Amino acid sequence: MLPSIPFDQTAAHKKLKSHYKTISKKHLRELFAEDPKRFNKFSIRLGDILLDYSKNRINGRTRVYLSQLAEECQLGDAIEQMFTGQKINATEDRAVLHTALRNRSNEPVFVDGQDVMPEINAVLEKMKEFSSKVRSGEWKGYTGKRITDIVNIGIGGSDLGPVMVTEALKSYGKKGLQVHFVSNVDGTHIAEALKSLNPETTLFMIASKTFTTQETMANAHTARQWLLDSAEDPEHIKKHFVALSTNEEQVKEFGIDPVNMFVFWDWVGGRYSLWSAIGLSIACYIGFQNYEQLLAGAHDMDNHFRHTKFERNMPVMLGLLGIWYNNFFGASTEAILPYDQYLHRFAAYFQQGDMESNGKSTGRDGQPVNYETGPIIWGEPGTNGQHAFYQLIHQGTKLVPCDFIAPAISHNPIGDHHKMLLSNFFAQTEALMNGKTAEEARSELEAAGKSKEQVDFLTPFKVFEGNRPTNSILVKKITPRVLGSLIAMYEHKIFVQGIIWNVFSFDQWGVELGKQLANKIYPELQNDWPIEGHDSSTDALINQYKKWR
Ligand SMILES: O=P(O)(O)OC[C@H]1O[C@@H](O)[C@@H](O)[C@@H](O)[C@@H]1O
Repeated sequence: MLPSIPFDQTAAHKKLKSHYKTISKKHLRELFAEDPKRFNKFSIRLGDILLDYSKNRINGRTRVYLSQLAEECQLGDAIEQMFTGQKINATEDRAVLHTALRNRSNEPVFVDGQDVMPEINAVLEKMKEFSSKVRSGEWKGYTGKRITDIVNIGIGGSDLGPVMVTEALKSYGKKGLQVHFVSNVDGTHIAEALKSLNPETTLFMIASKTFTTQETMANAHTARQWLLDSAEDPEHIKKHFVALSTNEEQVKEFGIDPVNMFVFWDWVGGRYSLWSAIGLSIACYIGFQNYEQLLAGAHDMDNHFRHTKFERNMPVMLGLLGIWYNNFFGASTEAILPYDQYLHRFAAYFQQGDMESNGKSTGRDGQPVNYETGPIIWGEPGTNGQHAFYQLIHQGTKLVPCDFIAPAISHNPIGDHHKMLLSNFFAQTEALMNGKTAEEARSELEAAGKSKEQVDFLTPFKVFEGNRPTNSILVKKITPRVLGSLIAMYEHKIFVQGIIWNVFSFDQWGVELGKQLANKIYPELQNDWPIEGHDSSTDALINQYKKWR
């Protein structure tokens, strides 16, 4: 059981609060001028990943207090509890073991006295065999043709991970094999996906931990009907449907042969499940060896997280910096800005990862927390974001701490594109830090030949305060291994913050309410009679819908 320590009552919190008064008056320019070794002090290298967090509004003392905060909140013990299979997801009475799924050391990990590694390895073996059959063409559709298209049907954690990773690793994708993702219950999603597909060569992966999620089941039934419209004989379903789930009973009931079921376990959280059977579409698309590299990269980060002291620990430092801005500077959002088009779903992925994990307001003691918890996560790839929302980051009234991510080597080295991309990556964090003073703005305008009146008028608009904090995450190349490490780094950052904010990061009760309410209204939409009984707004909206449809 995790301890419950209200973070705002710790001694470190008190120290940080008064330390904030000094630091918040300092400009990053001053901090850099004061300490020429700043980069060395505030950067961490792990294999092909370099985290530079020197452009943050901190000094050595800040880091000491932040580390004390982590100590006081017993982060070290909590990390051990997670890795060793304790039931830290207390509200669901479950262990949290996505780390075991990628435990390449194969050392035993026990849940309720039983080592989970043999069953993890058995499923991985099954995924290896299956993915190689699909990729080689040995797995055939009902007319004897090889599979050309995989459609993963799932939502939330059973969708976002595979989408993000297959996009991120597109250059490793197999030619002649496409992956598609259908998540929304909006019929448009599946209709558009099926438009270009041939039932003879399409394989559906029904990805659902519970196998009861309304959206996924609706899409799965539509897909089954679509197949049967051509294949006719339900016997053919087994060549075109596999299930990725924890719920064998429901899988059978749907009509999928248990032989075609890839299992996982209740100790795998939905948003942490791409390392489990939910990753089957990834394994088929990039090949099992590359999928194993993804797991290995995550395992590298797991080891780093578990065994490195806080001040040299990437996820710990990222988590603590997030807390510094969230709880002391009052920043309510964080942007993730990858300078890599392949990572275009990375921020969306961690929107779920972070917000579903730490978007909580009840402490682990059951009491409401009286401080801010999880931030709003958002972001888009650079340089596109620069021409969209960076204006606010540079000159708006809100503080938006940003993570900039970029690879040194591009998978598509065309002309000078990558140098241009990276010059933007470097320039942005520099500009956000330094800003532009009124004097600098004035002399620029004068140099451009503006009149004195124009210079006086324009100068205030051309001033950038700077002092905007950023992390730079420079990696050698986005390989499966590096990507695995990056994902695990953010997962653990979320863990660190959840521990310190004293919330349970691995349940998601907030998602349940919407499901319950939709299930109540759904039967009311089955006829054209006007309804009453909700509030006047909901009644009127439903009745207008019934008139128009
Ligand atoms: O994988 P299944 O069970 O279909 O759940 C899919 C998703 O459902 C949502 O309500 C959330 O709780 C997510 O965490 C989860 O990933």
